[in-house]
Amino acid sequence: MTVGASGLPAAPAASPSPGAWDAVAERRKIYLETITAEEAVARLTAALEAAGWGTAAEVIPVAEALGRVTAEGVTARISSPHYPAAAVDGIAVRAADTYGASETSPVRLGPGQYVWVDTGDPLPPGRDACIMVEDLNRLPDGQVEIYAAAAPWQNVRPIGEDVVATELVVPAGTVLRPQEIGALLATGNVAVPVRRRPVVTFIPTGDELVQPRPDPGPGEIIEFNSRVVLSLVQEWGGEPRRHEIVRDDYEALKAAVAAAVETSDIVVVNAGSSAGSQDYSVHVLGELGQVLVHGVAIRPGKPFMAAVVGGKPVLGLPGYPVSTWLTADLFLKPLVYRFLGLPVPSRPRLQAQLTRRLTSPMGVLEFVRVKVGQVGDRVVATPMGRGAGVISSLVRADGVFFIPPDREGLEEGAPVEVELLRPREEVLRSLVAVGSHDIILDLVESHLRRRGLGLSSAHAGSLGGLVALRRGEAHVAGVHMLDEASGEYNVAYVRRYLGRPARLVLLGRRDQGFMVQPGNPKGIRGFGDLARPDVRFVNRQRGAGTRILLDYHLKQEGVDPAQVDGYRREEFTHLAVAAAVASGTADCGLGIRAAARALGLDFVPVTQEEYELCIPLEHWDHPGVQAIRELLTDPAFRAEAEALGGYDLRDAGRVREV
Ligand SMILES: Nc1nc2c(c(=O)[nH]1)N[C@H]1C(S)=C(S)[C@@H](COP(=O)(O)OP(=O)(O)OC[C@H]3O[C@@H](n4cnc5c(N)ncnc54)[C@H](O)[C@@H]3O)O[C@H]1N2
Ligand code: MOO
Repeated sequence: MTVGASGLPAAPAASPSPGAWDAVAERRKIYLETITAEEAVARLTAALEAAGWGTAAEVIPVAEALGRVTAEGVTARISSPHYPAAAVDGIAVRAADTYGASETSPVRLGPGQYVWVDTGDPLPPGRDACIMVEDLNRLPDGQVEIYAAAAPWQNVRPIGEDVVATELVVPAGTVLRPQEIGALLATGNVAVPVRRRPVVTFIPTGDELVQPRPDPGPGEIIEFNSRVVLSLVQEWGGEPRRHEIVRDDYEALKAAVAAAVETSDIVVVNAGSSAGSQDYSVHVLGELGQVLVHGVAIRPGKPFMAAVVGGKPVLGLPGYPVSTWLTADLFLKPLVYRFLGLPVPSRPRLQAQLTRRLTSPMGVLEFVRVKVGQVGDRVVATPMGRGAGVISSLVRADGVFFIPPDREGLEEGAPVEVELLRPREEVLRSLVAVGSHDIILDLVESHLRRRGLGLSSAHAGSLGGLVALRRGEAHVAGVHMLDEASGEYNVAYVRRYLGRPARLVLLGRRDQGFMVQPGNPKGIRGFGDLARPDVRFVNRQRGAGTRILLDYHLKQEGVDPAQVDGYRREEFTHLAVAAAVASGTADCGLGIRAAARALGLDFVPVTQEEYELCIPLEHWDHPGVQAIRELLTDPAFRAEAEALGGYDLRDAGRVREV
């Protein structure tokens, strides 16, 4: 074992010797003490308070101050207006000269008695009222005739009508909006003291990371966490800076952190936080400063760390993208707001009922992403997958909530308070679709969005969709289930599983078949081929229409599912099956032509099936349902859908009563 400059064991090379792994194990002892999230924030806050961190101010032009936070109360330097001003276009007069004027006995004023004024002009000396031009009659001899007496100070803006000099215009700690900018400028303030924006430097680390590009090679990971976190920093009001990618090298990371601390108020190191042989972050932070937190009882995000280096906070965010996003939200956001002297704003919330039971380990704050929608008079939250690597889950989620550490999970139907990631109105208005996945539904979603309507869709297979409808958890379900007895699609299943009147709207007919590698190297022609020992299959989940189709044909051809290698490997969407074949981990899967085409696979057609939306009658009038029906008869939409490949929309929009 060599000893590095730091006095710590030198970092092991890419393939560490057993001795080097011992060193890793030794160093890992300080890893993951797992305190609560609150305790982590409290430790950091206390240390930063002791270090006198934060509260810096600067003076900037008011014209550039939108969104900034006042560091002090700002008073009026001058009154607004700062002279008595005409409030109208017309004439300025002495009110006393107009007394007695009426419709029946107008008063005439000579040129010496009145002065023409425009709105905003100073009130001429000796005058105390203004009369609007449309309320007087100009006579050819230069006199004016008026029909109503003017009250003193009528149509005059007195000094300080708006603000009097020395009055408070904007209190300290105010986020400057357009109206505050106006009030500051109106009262003679051209510059304003504001809280300095905290400079947040993000350091991405990892040998596998590459700059964003469309064609990363195997083993190359596109570096995007920096852009996620720095965009958040910008939204919160901080000043984002991105450090270039730092390789997995102890000294390089140490130099990067040391330099960033000099020029920043907050430093974020990303990845390298857990127990891998190249995870140096904690040792670097320990050498440069004091590590306060390494390990928090949250999921995901457990390896979070926090340190104080040179009196400044340095956070280590775990590398998986959802962990990065979550730990930034939980721990970086409060720091940015604290620096700005503002409370952390809370997200809009919505009470909802959980549609599924969730388990969670005791003692851990568990982060759950959900789809939310209003079905009838119930607001329902359907949990999504909990993977830490899937940034797209945060794109699709409508909201999030936490399972508290003292709960081992939540029962189906439990009330949860969802923090929304989209506007509440949008969430409540959207059409909730649960069921079989089809690429046309993705197309429908884009079109609905352009019309200001949302589609919240979860993939649960055709049967899952009908069950969700029955339980009042969705408005519509995409279904394509072949009834063995009648040879007809969907009707028998809807009757059997829904148990109430509904309509079936045809989205389209689509080709189902085998998705195979280009050139069909395994020569797959029929269901019998799936039983061959050299063919690796990838299946759909139970309840999926495609799975029903497979089982139907296997039975017809007398193939035992146990003979099919990969029968138990389940994916949830056509595209996921196609991706498995495209990546070479399977030779073949059953699915729609459009998915094969999307990933450049060959396709062996098996059948054409009817993909329909099942809509219980009580949801028929939902604006989303009506918008979809219109879309389906729109020739432009039909053409767009057919261009996906394998779709026939001739009868799209057909309605069947069930
Ligand atoms: N033996 C153990 N292994 C792991 C544990 C553990 O407790 N014991 N914890 C797991 C958990 S939980 C997490 S979270 C991760 C955290 O790991 P690191 O913070 O060390 O991050 P990496 O392993 O370097 O990266 C994880 C993943 O994220 C990708 N990544 C990293 N940086 C970026 C970036 N800037 N942009 C996009 N993607 C990024 C990286 O390539 C990896 O795929 O450790 C588990 N392992
Ligand atoms: O804790 Mo890790 O952050 O689950 O993915």
